[in-house]
Amino acid sequence: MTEKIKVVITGAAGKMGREMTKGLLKSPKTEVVGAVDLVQVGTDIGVLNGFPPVGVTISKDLAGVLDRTRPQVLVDFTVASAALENAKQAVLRGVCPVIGTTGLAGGDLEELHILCEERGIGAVVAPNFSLGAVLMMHFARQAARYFPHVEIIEIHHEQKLDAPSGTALKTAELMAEVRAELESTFAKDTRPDHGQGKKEEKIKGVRGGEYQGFPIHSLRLPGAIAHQEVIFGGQGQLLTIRHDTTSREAFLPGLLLAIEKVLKLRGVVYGLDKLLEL
Ligand SMILES: NC(=O)C1=CN([C@@H]2O[C@H](COP(=O)(O)OP(=O)(O)OC[C@H]3O[C@@H](n4cnc5c(N)ncnc54)[C@H](OP(=O)(O)O)[C@@H]3O)[C@@H](O)[C@H]2O)C=CC1
Ligand SMILES: O=C(O)C1=N[C@H](C(=O)O)C[C@H](O)C1
Repeated sequence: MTEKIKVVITGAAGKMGREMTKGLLKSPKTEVVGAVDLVQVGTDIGVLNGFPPVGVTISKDLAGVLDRTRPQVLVDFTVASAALENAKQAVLRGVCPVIGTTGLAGGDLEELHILCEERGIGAVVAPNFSLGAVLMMHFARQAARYFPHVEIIEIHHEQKLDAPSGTALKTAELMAEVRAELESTFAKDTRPDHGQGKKEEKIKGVRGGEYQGFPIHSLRLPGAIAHQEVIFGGQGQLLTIRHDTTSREAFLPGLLLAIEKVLKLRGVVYGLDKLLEL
């Protein structure tokens, strides 16, 4: 029998941390050896997730937990301001980070990549671990080759701290990859006019924010979990590619895949799409 992969999870008491801990505790492939958060300190992660006690309690001290438990992987679902520092603590100890936290700066990924290469280990940074969302982004990238006019609408629960979502940013980045091709395929006057010329934005921001040339609209509503539409417009037609996360369980298979694959990587891989054969 193959050995279980030893995992420490940061943000273990949060919405994602709890759901993913539950999945990691049940999985035959992983052993949760440590859990870190700023809240629920001292609580057993089994009890926190409706299981009998598992003997792992939440600690505030990531460095101490890493030194004591010597995991192979650090899973991070915290906040953008903490994720890079957490990952650095891991890499310096030869532990591979798998980061689900969104809102990291581009420079953060660069810094982490260099550090990982220096240490000869891998890291995965994935703004969305659900297969459906990865496919939605992949299909949007394909459609962007044919439709120059496109806008992104993302809808999340009202507690989400960052806007736009990491998924929306990644979608825009993927579509921007094919943009160079669009330049030559479509005449300039068929491209969207985001409030230039005679068009006037009567309410500031009403046309959304723009990233890499693509408008993004962020909605935050109770009742939502994570949803995104990528809407393409062409002559006489609209194409909508939509993904709905109805439960955070959707993120577990992708997270497990990243935990397995990260052990064989060198440097940072950004996006679950890079670990799948799409
Ligand atoms: N990649 C993916 O597939 C997904 C990514 N996400 C991302 O995951 C992140 C977390 O989301 P969610 O679970 O909803 O957020 P929550 O606010 O529910 O959970 C985050 C937890 O991390 C804790 N925390 C903050 N700073 C630290 C730190 N330095 N060390 C340890 N714990 C810390 C928070 O404590 P406190 O409340 O005291 O700040 C909180 O308990 C977000 O960036 C979100 O966008 C979410 C879903 C899927
Ligand atoms: O905060 C969330 O909930 C989510 N965050 C990720 C993002 O920012 O894209 C992934 C998913 O959309 C849920």
